[in-house]
Amino acid sequence: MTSLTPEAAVTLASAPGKVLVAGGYLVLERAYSGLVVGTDACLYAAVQTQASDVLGSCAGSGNEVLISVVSPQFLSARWRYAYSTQRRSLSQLDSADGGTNSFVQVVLEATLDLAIECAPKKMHDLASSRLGLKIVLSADNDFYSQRETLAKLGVDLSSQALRDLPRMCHTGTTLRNVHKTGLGSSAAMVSSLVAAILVHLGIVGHGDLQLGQANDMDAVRSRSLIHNVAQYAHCLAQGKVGSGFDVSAAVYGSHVYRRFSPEVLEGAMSERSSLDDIRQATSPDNPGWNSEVAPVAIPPRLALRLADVDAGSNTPSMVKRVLQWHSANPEEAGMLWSKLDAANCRIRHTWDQLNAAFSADSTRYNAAVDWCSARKSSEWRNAPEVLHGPAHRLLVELVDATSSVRALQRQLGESAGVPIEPPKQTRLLDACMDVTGVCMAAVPGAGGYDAIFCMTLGPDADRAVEALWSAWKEMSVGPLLANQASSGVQTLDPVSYPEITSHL
Ligand SMILES: Nc1ncnc2c1ncn2[C@@H]1O[C@H](COP(=O)(O)OP(=O)(O)O)[C@@H](O)[C@H]1O
Ligand SMILES: C[C@@](O)(CCOP(=O)(O)OP(=O)(O)O)CC(=O)O
Repeated sequence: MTSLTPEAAVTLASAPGKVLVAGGYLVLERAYSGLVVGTDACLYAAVQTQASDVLGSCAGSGNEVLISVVSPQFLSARWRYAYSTQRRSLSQLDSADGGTNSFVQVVLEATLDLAIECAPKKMHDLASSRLGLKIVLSADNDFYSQRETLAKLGVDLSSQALRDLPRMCHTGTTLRNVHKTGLGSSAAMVSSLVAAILVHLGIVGHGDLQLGQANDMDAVRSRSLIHNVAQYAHCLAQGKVGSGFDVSAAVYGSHVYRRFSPEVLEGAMSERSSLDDIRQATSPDNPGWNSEVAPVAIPPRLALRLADVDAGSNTPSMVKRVLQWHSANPEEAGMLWSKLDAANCRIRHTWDQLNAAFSADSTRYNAAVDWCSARKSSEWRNAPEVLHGPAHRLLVELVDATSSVRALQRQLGESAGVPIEPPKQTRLLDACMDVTGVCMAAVPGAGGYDAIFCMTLGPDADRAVEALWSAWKEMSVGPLLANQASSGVQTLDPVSYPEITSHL
């Protein structure tokens, strides 16, 4: 047996959460795009090669690779698998609660099938040396509501209280019962796990996922392989091909997303699909992957602020009802889709133009932001003439565009009988827009009672928005700590993450 030192190399990868700022429902169709912002709240996957007898009682036969996965923030979250290098198949050995984790399982199947094709020697060497993989999954606290944790500590929900919590703290519950905040835990988990395994097994170069490698040809190919495998695994675990914007955000970070044609995965997702079908479908050379990722950046001095609302909505059933209404009323829906798309594009173009205005004249840009940040958006039109210029005009335009998107989302909700921006959320969002220095407030993604986002013009506005949320009586509105972040999946130095590696 090959002996391993405790320092045996650890591969750590992270993938961000997402906020679909504009484009909910429309992004399901390739004709329309969605504006998706990645967060600095991430899901992490750490992988280490360990001796099979350390991974569990069953020492593994000479043609099996054992894999033990834990998610230490949850009760009973441990699953063990064996990958047979002979049969090229994965089976679950046991789990802490007798259940399964379909997202983890399909990622292991997809990545190890790829490994046995691309790195057969590595896989056979692991099996014959009785070595396996230990995997730890972990999430930043923002992915899960911390209400109950803070209540148990007798502390009010505030951003300071959230900052005082340990990083990646225990949720005190099971994966099934945890309250999610809507950042897209499964997409980020799947993407970080695909990346960590492919890097660990040498199929993707470690350096390809480090910051600053985005334009290197190998790095582009590696990211596209991770994207394709993650989309495939996520769709298989969900049992459907969705728009894929959440996986795309987890892999590429913030961007304007246009979906892939679902046919690219058809051959790989049927019961009869062979390993070869899956390998071809997920290959970076498969021209069927026609999703588009166009760069977008939140303009300087604008910050995304997120809150989760303790009410909750069932996104899949909302999507189903909206799509039913769409097919029953094609003409009306088509018109509404065009109007919504135009309003969504206005937001994206205003961001682009604000970035350009900053590059062209940062002094005037800063003067406009300074002035607006000290006033409510309803007063921005009355700015003194010296401030008139592109940045000031664009900030006013952003407020108008947001208002148009919201009006159309309400219209869609009323027409389809789905609470996309229900009256309770309208009252909250109107109050947010009435806070000094707030330039956007809306429901992200599919909408409903789950969450809201705001865009603010500085720390005073951040504090004022949070004060509004904590005083809000109609619903419980809790801040999240996440900021916007542009990077997608990346490899990290495990030394900086002892709260993850201590579970290896
Ligand atoms: N930290 C984690 N550890 C292990 N599995 C996770 C983790 N986060 C998400 N998952 C997987 O993703 C599933 C949740 O997916 P889903 O209900 O679609 O939520 P979301 O909308 O956040 O993606 C979990 O049941 C589990 O299989
Ligand atoms: C309706 C949608 O276009 C967007 C839903 O976005 P959310 O961000 O609301 O998604 P969940 O994380 O599943 O709650 C459906 C889709 O594009 O998949």
